[in-house]
Amino acid sequence: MLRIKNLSFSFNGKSKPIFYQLSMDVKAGEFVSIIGPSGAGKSTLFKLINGLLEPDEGEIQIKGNKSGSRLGSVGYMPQKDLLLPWRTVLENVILPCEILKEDWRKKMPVIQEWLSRFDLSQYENAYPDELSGGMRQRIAFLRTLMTGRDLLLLDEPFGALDSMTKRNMHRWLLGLWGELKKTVLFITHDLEEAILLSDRIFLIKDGRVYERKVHLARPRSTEQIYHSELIEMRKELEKLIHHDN
Ligand SMILES: Nc1ncnc2c1ncn2[C@@H]1O[C@H](COP(=O)(O)OP(=O)(O)OP(=O)(O)O)[C@@H](O)[C@H]1O
Repeated sequence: MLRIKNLSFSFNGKSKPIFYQLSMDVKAGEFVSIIGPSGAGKSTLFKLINGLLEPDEGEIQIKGNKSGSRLGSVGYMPQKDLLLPWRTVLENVILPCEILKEDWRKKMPVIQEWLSRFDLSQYENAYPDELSGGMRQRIAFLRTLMTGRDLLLLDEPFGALDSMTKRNMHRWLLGLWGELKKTVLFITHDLEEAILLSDRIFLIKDGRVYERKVHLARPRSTEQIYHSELIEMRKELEKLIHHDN
């Protein structure tokens, strides 16, 4: 789904490189979390993948496509939900269809079904300001899904939520994950969340990438946060992040 080969990038092409010859592969259907210290370059990596930034050197391929613009080829959910406050929930959700000039009315049965799976049916005509943080994140996520793209880049989607709402979102996302059949790259600072949701974890630190596979069984449940494998892995990742390697 995604291949990054020898990627080098610095802002303005002259400051200290954020990435130097970084390589990574993501398979179709994988859930991969990106972790790392603040300022390590996680959001910058997303902007390189989605085509908002271009690498100084190296290659980024989405579905084997080496050439041409990557803009619009992935579903991107930035750190802030960026819902349009003057549009209702439904009007926000159909925004990608409008941009892609698709007839969203024809898709309405599918959209209704997704609204229901995202527990948003009752709020179709509400405005974002009337909703809770968890609901707003689900709308932003559904809007990203409505792009119809196979690769979704989610930049800290649950970062601003309190721990209880976050746990509910994990439960909901784990339940939905089997049906989505999408490839997800997920930035987070929460190591427990990264391990619970992911197949693999990439730690970005000092321009390098360290990869760890998560061996928790699927389907997953939020109860697995108490499993010894998760606790051990969390300790290992904490060491990797905080100590010189
Ligand atoms: N537009 C820009 N121009 C110059 N430098 C930038 C720009 N955007 C980000 N940076 C710098 O690039 C580095 C990486 O930033 P980035 O936002 O990718 O980090 P991050 O790992 O996502 O951080 P956080 O976890 O705090 O969100 C930082 O040092 C940041 O100051």
